[in-house]
Amino acid sequence: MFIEKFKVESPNVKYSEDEIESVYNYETTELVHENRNGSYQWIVKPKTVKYEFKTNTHVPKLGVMLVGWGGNNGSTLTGGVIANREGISWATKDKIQQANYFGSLTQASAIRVGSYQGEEIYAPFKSLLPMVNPDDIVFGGWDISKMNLADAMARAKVFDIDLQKQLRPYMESMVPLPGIYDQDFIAANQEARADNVIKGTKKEQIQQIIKDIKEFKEQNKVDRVVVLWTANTERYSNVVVGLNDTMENLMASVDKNESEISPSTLFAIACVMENVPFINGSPQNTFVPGLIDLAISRNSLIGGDDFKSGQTKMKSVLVDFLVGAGIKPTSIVSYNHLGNNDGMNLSAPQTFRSKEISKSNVVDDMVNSNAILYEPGEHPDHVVVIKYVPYVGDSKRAMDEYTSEIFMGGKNTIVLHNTCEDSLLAAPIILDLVLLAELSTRIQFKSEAEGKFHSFHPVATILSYLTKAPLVPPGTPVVNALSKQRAMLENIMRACVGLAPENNMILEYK
Ligand SMILES: NC(=O)c1ccc[n+]([C@@H]2O[C@H](COP(=O)([O-])OP(=O)(O)OC[C@H]3O[C@@H](n4cnc5c(N)ncnc54)[C@H](O)[C@@H]3O)[C@@H](O)[C@H]2O)c1
Ligand SMILES: O=P([O-])([O-])O[C@@H]1[C@@H](O)[C@H](O)[C@@H](O)[C@H](O)[C@@H]1O
Repeated sequence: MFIEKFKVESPNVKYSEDEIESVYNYETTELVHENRNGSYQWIVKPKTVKYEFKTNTHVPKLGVMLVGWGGNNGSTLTGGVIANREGISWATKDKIQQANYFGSLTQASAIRVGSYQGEEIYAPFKSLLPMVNPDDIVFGGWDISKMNLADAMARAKVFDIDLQKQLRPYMESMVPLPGIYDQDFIAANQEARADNVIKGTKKEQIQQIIKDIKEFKEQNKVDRVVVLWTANTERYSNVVVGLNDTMENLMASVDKNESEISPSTLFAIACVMENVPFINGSPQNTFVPGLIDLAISRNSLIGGDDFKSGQTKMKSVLVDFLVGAGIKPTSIVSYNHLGNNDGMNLSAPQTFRSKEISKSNVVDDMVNSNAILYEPGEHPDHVVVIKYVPYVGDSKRAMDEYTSEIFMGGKNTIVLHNTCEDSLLAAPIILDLVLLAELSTRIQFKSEAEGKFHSFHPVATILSYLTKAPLVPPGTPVVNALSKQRAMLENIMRACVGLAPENNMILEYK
C-alpha cells in the first residue's frame, strides 16, 4: 500500500514550528587488530554512537542558476519544470502525455515505512523531510550562447513539438547571462557558439559572476540560490604547486590572471565566496585542491562530479550485483555514440579524457571490496568509447559488454543496449542535486562527543548517488555502488526523523 505522508511518533523525535529534532543511535563497529595468544586477530566490536539531528523546516524560495543554461540539459530541465508546474499535456504519436518527474529520486521514488496488517507500506521519498517543491524553483543562469531558452529548447531537439509549442511563451523571455569562455578548456568546435561572453581578467569575471548572483537573488526575491554547472566538459586543469594547490595560491593565481584557472573553477570560486552551493555536473577537475581548501575554510557546499545518468549508473548496479554474487567481472567495454553538442564537445581528445576518467573509475570500490575474486591491484579490463554521430542528436545509443568468470572456469557475457534522450535522463538528476543540496544546508547534527551542532562537511558526499565520480572530503572513502549510495542518503534522511535505517530484515515475518 502507498501512503502520501506520515508523522513519526517517538520519544526520540520532536516536531516544532521551526525544526524537526531527532536523537539517533548510530550502530557501527570498531575494529582492532591485536595479538591474542601469540597470533594477531581482527576483532570487531559493535559500537553505538548517539547523534542528534536538527532540520530547519522553513523551506526557502529557491533560485537555481545553471551554468550552461541554454544547453540540452538546461533547457530540458527548465521546460520540464514549467510543464509540471503548469500541468501541461501534449500530443505524441502514441497518446496524450502528461508532464511528470520520472527519473527523479526525490520526486518519483518511494521508501518503505513499515507494514500494516501484513501489508508493506510505502511513501514518497520526498515525504521524509520538508523539501523545495520543484514547481516553485526560479531558474536563471549563464551561457556563452545568447540564444533564449525557447530557441535553445528547439536547438536541443529533446521535447516533442507539441510540448515545445506550449512551452515557448514561457521560455522565450529567458535569456542566459554571458558566460566565461576560454577556448583552451573546451573543444575548438564550441567557438561558433560563443557569442555571449564576459570579458576582462579572471578576477573581473569572478566579480561579475558574484554580481550576477546577487542581482538574480534580488530581482527574483529568492531566499537561497544554488548554482550548478551543466556547461560543457572542460579538459582537466593542471594541478601545480604554487598555482592552485592551496586556497592562497589559487586566489593569488586569479589575481595574476593565470591562464590555467578554468572557467568552471572561476564559477566555483565566485560561489564559494558568496556561500552559494556549487555543484559540478561535468567530469573535469573543477575542484582543484585550492578550491576544496577554500570551500572548507568558508564552509560552503561543493559537490560533483559528472551526473550519473545512464551507462555509468547501470554499471554501478551491474558490477555491484556481479561482485556481490561472487562473480568476477574481467572485461567491461562501454561504447556509446550520440549527436548532441555535448557529444560534439567530447569529440576532442582533451575533453573526452575528462569523461573517460569519470566513467572508468566507477567500479574501483566494488572491485576492491572482494579479495576472493581479485588479487591486490587486479581489476577488470575497462574500456570507454564515445563517438559523435550528429544524426542521432540527443538520443544516445549505449552498448555495453560485461564478461565475467563464473563457476569452474565458465565465462558469462552480458550485452546491454540502451537508447534514450540523454537530457531526459540528466534533467531529473540535476533537479535532485539542487533540491538535496538545498536540503542538506538546513540540517545540523552532532555526535555525543561533540559540543555543538554543525553542518555536513562542505564537500557534499551526500550527493554521491547522483554523480559518476563522487567528490569526497580528502582522505575519506569513495563509494560508487548505487544501492549503497541510495541507502546512505535515505538512511541519513530517516535518521533526521528518528527512523532506523531500512535493513530489509522484516523479522516480523520470518
Ligand atoms: N546525460 C547527460 O546529458 C549527461 C550526463 C552526465 C554529464 N553530462 C554533462 O553535462 C554537461 C551538459 O550536457 P548537455 O548535453 O546539456 O551539453 P550542451 O552542450 O547541450 O550544453 C552545454 C551548454 O553550456 C554552454 N557553455 C559551454 N561553456 C560554458 C561556459 N564556460 N559558461 C557558460 N556556458 C557554457 C554551451 O553553450 C551549451 O549551451 C556536459 O558537460 C555533459 O558532459 C551530461
Ligand atoms: O551518464 P553516462 O551515460 O554514463 O555517460 C554519458 C556518456 O555516455 C555520454 O557519451 C556523454 O555525452 C554524457 O555526458 C554522459 O556522461
